[in-house]
Amino acid sequence: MVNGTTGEGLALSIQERKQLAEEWVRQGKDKLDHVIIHVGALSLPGSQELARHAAAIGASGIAVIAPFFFKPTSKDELLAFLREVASEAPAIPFYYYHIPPLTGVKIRVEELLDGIKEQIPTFQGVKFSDTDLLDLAQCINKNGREEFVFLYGVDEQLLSALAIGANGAVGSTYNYLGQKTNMMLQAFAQHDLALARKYQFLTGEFLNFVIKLGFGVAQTKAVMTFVSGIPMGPPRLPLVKASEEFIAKAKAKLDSIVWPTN
Ligand SMILES: CC(=O)N[C@@H]([C@@H](O)[C@H](O)[C@H](O)CO)[C@@H](O)CC(=O)C(=O)O
Repeated sequence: MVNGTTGEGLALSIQERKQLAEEWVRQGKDKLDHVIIHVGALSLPGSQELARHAAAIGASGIAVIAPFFFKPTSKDELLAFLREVASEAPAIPFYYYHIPPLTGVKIRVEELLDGIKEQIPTFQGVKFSDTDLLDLAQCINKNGREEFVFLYGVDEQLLSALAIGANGAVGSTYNYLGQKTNMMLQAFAQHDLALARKYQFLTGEFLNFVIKLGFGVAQTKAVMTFVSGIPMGPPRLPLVKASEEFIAKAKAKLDSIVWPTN
């Protein structure tokens, strides 16, 4: 998922977003199963332009957040916006990116799903970045024929979402705890709930620690940098880069975690 929250998509110019999308599609060829481009923007024409571009460069799907300055106030208003974006990329799957902590748009997804396929024939699922597991459960319950996928985005609660029936995950910590999360997914698939919980609790322990220090996209980038060795660069204003103190404490905490050996 390119140009989402961790990638600071909303802080980039349209041209920068296009450049990044092109590069990911190029680099991901024959390596990645999916390259989904987030094309949400505050203006409908901006979002439509990015949707057309994503389709033209061969992205495997597009995702869109709710616009968050002039906000939709009802399911119908939100759906109308999403429909106008999706129709610009009619041959590739469309995902709604639900992230109310950042957009402030709290329209429940289970409501949005009613009749969505008629309005957006390419609708494929939801990237669900909210802690409201009742809403997620209702979505999954409604999706009896398993037409749609629900990709969960609150990493510290992924195991709970899996238990409810989420199909996968998109989140920031997978950039540096991806292997550990895969171990959790494997344990869950093998019905080893005790082991799956251990992984979830340890991810939670790290996040609980850094959240108390102040944790957002800037800090995520700093963690990604010290774990991978790949310099992620500073965030763009108004975000400011993580302090050296944060980096030292986060690194010490991550290094201190003893992961299960199975
Ligand atoms: C609000 C926020 O940033 N949420 C993150 C989570 O991965 C979050 O960082 C994590 O659960 C820690 O709270 C993701 O949902 C964002 C994400 O997947 C993205 O980069 O698009």
